[in-house]
Amino acid sequence: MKTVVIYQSKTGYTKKYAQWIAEALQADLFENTKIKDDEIISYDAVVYGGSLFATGILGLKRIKKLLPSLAGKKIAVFGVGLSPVREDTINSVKQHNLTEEELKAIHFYYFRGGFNLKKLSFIDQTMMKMMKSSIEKKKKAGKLLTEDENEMLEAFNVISDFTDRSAIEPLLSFIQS
Ligand SMILES: Cc1cc2nc3c(=O)[nH]c(=O)nc-3n(C[C@H](O)[C@H](O)[C@H](O)COP(=O)(O)O)c2cc1C
Repeated sequence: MKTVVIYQSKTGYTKKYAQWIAEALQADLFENTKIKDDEIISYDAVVYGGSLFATGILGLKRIKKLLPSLAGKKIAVFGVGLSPVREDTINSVKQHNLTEEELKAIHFYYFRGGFNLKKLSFIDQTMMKMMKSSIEKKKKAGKLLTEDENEMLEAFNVISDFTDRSAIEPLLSFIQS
């Protein structure tokens, strides 16, 4: 089966998963901007991976637009975020990014990436710093922080890497089935 793996990544975590998947499936690998729509449509199976920014999966819109042209093909989408792998996290990412109708055509997976502030663009670094200071203000005001807010404060100054090659197995099984 002719398979393509396409990814969009800001700091390398999603790229790493995409490389592992492409290697395991002996698939072609492209960064999202480096492949044209008609090339994508020519494959039998399409795997798309994008990192999570404010719960949205980077670049996913493009694959969603191509769904009518990909009818009948195997399509897997994976999102990569800093949040730990938990059923409620996966469900909320899924619901935020894909409709029930789209989920009939797309198999969705979530993999844990990591965080590296220094590798982010200036704009993203600024956004993160603003988010951090607003959480700190809330903390100083004596308000209770959510689990996500506490995790964010802890993650901020540390380069973390939770990537796990074994996490891709269910996606591989789906494409190979
Ligand atoms: C501005 C910003 C927003 C983010 N939003 C989320 C999010 O909503 N959920 C999540 O799990 N991770 C979030 N993250 C963390 C990234 O998804 C995580 O660092 C991911 O591993 C990046 O992958 P990449 O290197 O492939 O871009 C966010 C990071 C930044 C900088």
